[in-house]
Amino acid sequence: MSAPHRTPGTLRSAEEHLAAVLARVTPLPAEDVALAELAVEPPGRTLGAEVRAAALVPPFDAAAMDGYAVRLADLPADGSPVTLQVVGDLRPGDPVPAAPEGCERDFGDYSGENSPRNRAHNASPAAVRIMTGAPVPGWADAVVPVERTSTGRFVAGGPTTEHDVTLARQPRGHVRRQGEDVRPGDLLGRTGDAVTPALVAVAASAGLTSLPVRRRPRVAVLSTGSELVTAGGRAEPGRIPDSNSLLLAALARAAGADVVRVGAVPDDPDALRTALDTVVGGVDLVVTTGGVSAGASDVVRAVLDAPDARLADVDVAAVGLRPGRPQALARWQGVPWAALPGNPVSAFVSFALFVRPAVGVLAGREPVLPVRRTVAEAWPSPPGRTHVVPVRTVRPGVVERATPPDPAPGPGSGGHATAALLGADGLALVPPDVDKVDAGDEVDVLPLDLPFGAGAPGGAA
Ligand SMILES: Nc1nc2c(c(=O)[nH]1)N[C@H]1C(S)=C(S)[C@@H](COP(=O)(O)OP(=O)(O)OC[C@H]3O[C@@H](n4cnc5c(N)ncnc54)[C@H](O)[C@@H]3O)O[C@H]1N2
Ligand code: MOO
Repeated sequence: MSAPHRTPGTLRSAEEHLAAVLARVTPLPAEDVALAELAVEPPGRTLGAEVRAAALVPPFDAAAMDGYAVRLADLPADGSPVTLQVVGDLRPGDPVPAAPEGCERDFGDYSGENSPRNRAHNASPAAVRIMTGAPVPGWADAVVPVERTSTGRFVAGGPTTEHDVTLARQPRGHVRRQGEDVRPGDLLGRTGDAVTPALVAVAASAGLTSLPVRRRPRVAVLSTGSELVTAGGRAEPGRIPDSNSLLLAALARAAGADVVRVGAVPDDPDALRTALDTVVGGVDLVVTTGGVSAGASDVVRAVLDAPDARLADVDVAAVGLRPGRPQALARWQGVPWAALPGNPVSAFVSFALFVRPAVGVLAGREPVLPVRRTVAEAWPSPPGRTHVVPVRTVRPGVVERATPPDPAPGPGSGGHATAALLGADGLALVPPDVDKVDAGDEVDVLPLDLPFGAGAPGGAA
């Protein structure tokens, strides 16, 4: 990388602006949500409190193999075969066999000619057919897999024909012991941990019906600009489809938020104020695009610059980013408001760098951190601001500048050139003092394909 030693002027660094954004948000409170609901809702929740098991897993001693439950004392220690009478049949879902009264060997509680109750008293060696997951009777201490016995195999759905079985002692007992996996009070998750499919399932096994999870962040997305028409609507000459509100809504959704998309508000300060009044009631964060730079019709600036009792904590910044320089922060009726630039790539970059982490804080998650990647082919980098370059992975650990699926007719690099985003899986962050990135250089890349960072073990409370 070559560095021309230029000073970036009075621009705020991206790190400082991120800190300013994050200073405005705190993790949302926890709520109890049913496991069945968590299993089918979009990912991204974190625990708002620690979670401990309520029950034993497995809840009872269970067969780990289809075979015969036996008492080891009945099998010769030298491994020679023995023939046992088959006195019962246990399937998954059968009740745990109760110990018959006055009998120290519990053969289970089933009926029939060879009822174990009847056989219990003559104490002759016996075996019970048992299927994987069925409760092991208290008298038995091992399961011999069917393929290691004279039976060879069971016929699914077939009758229980065998009256006796010849088998020998095996090196493993094939019994899943009650509580060997999880015991009541065992820690399953800490505050801040991600709600994963495994956590939902283990919690269910361990007797829980819900988890204390942080509320999903609710994000309102508004675009501004009198040139905008609803996507798919008729675009008169000079007007363009509102793509940013779709972009930001989809990005917020992918970041784990519930989204209220307002679409385009014209360049009229009162219309913007009214739109803000309408959305702030039910949301944790407002994100707008456009109207934040220095133009005569820049409506966000007009609203931010005028005194208003609903407005607080206004922070207008020129950030040392290309694209993504004009940014503003405020509160509208107390709700944090991130005002992003209108150029579509600028909006995309601003979301990835500033809004996604804010959604993460609201949700109680750790941020997605940049990773070091090697550059496959050189690209020029205008110095002075951190150059944010859409890149794609060409092989593990190596990236190249993302290009549109069809070759771009123009230079295609500014905040307005969106097609290169189509193939990007990361944003390279090239420092402001670099004017050329060479093949083999290492750059920081913010991953886009991970929608959010994992919950931190023991993370944000
Ligand atoms: N004199 C200056 N002019 C500009 C500056 C500056 O510092 N001084 N900054 C430039 C930079 S950098 C950017 S980025 C843009 C951002 O300006 P705004 O946030 O005010 O954005 P707009 O002017 O409203 O729009 C910019 C561009 O993006 C298109 N756009 C806007 N919203 C949407 C949307 N929802 N969907 C699709 N496209 C959208 C809009 O039509 C414009 O072409 O300002 C530079 N100017
Ligand atoms: O900062 Mo603008 O975001 O260069 O495109």
